Amino acid sequence: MAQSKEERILNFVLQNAIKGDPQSVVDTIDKYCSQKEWAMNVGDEKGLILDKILEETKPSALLELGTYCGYSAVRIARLLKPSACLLTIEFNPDFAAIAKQMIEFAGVQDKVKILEGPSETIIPQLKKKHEVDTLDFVFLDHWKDRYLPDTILLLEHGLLRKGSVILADNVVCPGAPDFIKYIRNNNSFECTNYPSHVEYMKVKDAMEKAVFLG
Ligand SMILES: O=C(NCCCCCn1ccnc1)c1cc(-c2ccc(F)cc2)cc(O)c1O
Ligand SMILES: [Mg+2]
Repeated sequence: MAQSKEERILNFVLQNAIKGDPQSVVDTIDKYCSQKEWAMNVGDEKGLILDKILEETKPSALLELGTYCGYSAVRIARLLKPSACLLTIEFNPDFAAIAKQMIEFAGVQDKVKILEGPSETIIPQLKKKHEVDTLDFVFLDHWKDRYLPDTILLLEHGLLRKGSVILADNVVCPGAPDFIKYIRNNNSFECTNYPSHVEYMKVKDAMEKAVFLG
């Protein structure tokens, strides 16, 4: 069978990054995807915005929607305290298998748990099945038309608390207009926009931070 792009990215990391060094895994994926094959990782430019918001928030309980190859899971986990835990939801089983290997190679598997399946099924299970109380940080990076319904699901299931941070990738390109309209008009959220570019491109993009006020 011909290799997928995601398998080529993983193999490039396995052959060129340093095992157990998450920064080298992040840098190696960025090198491959900027020089050889574009891929939808959050990337180095938006990644620095993500890093800064994580360092300000210091979260212990995190949720990511959209694992893909595990780039942002490794990027996030490399900054977490030892007791912190990132749950990351991936719909595509092939991507989930790649991400599992990427996360293990980076050595952050003790802080990351991949949950395979549709977010609308998994989010309602987080409290009872995955022992979540409330989430300190949520990274939205999955289907852009799921940002709004899944944010509403998080609220409905009592998964957000005063100060919970939601960070959404791609609010300009591909865009998440219904999410942006909702979150900026909801007085229970304090929103901040972070202009940037699509990963590895000159095309304009942005991230949106929404802090839940309770
Ligand atoms: O579609 C994206 N992500 C979702 C992938 C599927 C998620 C599956 N899933 C996981 C859990 N539940 C569902 C995405 C796209 C682009 C992009 C930008 C420009 C362009 F010309 C083409 C594409 C850039 C990103 O940064 C992205 O994140
Ligand atoms: Mg994205």
